[in-house]
Amino acid sequence: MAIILGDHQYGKAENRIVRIVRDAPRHEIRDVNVSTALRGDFAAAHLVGDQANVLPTDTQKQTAYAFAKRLGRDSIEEYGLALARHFVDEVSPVTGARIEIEDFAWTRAVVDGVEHDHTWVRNGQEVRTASVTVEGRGDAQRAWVTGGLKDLVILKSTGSEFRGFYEDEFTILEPTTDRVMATSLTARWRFGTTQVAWDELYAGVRSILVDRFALVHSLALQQTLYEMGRAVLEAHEAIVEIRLSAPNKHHFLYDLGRFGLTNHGEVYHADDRPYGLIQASVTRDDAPDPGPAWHQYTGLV
Ligand SMILES: O=c1[nH]c(=O)c2[nH]c(=O)[nH]c2[nH]1
Repeated sequence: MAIILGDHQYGKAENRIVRIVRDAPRHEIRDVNVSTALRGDFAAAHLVGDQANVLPTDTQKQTAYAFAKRLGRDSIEEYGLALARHFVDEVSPVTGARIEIEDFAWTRAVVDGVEHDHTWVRNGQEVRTASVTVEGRGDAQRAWVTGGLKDLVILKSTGSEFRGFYEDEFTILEPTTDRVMATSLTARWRFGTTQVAWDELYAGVRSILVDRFALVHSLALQQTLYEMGRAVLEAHEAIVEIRLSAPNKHHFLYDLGRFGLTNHGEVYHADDRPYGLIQASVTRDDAPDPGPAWHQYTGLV
């Protein structure tokens, strides 16, 4: 029997970078969380403690900050592509680089009815995410990009049913034709190309997800997820696959009968756990092989 080193990668996780664009009195802000991971010829570091090929994680962090100048004009996907390509093109032991990014949105503060030039309020809303993986050099270089969002908390107070389900001796759930449906959605989509209007597309996908959640009369969260995925793929050629993960944030009708009160779907207990966790991926049947697109580093995106 031999013991061998398996897959390995290393980098600097969660660089919290804030980029202010201050070329004019009206500033802009980008607030991101960037993780870098390098893959390549690093076995000696693990096997014999030889650091000759190891670009320090501190250097990866410094590079992420230096490249952050680009965030003045670039989307997070473009920034990630530039950073990943730098590591693969310029650092000889590196054969692949993975960049994972979270993008926190800020809204301009309104003071005396006017948007303020350099004060913002952090959106409590969802976080935009992206990942970039680059492998190989020159003509053989390939790139895989995913976009996404997480923590999109969304609720509808009607237009959702759950009935006709499989029952056995442990089933006590009552069927319902009118319930609250709520989730905190995570969605990640894989691009088939890097020629994309990244920011526009993000806004378009987000609005389709919200639109489908609101407008599809839901027979189950499973159906809603599929309809979301289908609509995104139908609307955006550049996306070849979308993965959706949705905790079912249960809202249980509270028993007010004990107090002689009626409860016509008016008062609920919002339970936080356990929760149903519904996950689905929707793809084009001719989607290219995902390669390392989903091989995560931090699990952040
Ligand atoms: O939309 C739902 N899907 C389920 O699979 C499920 N299971 C359950 O108990 N409630 C729900 N709701």
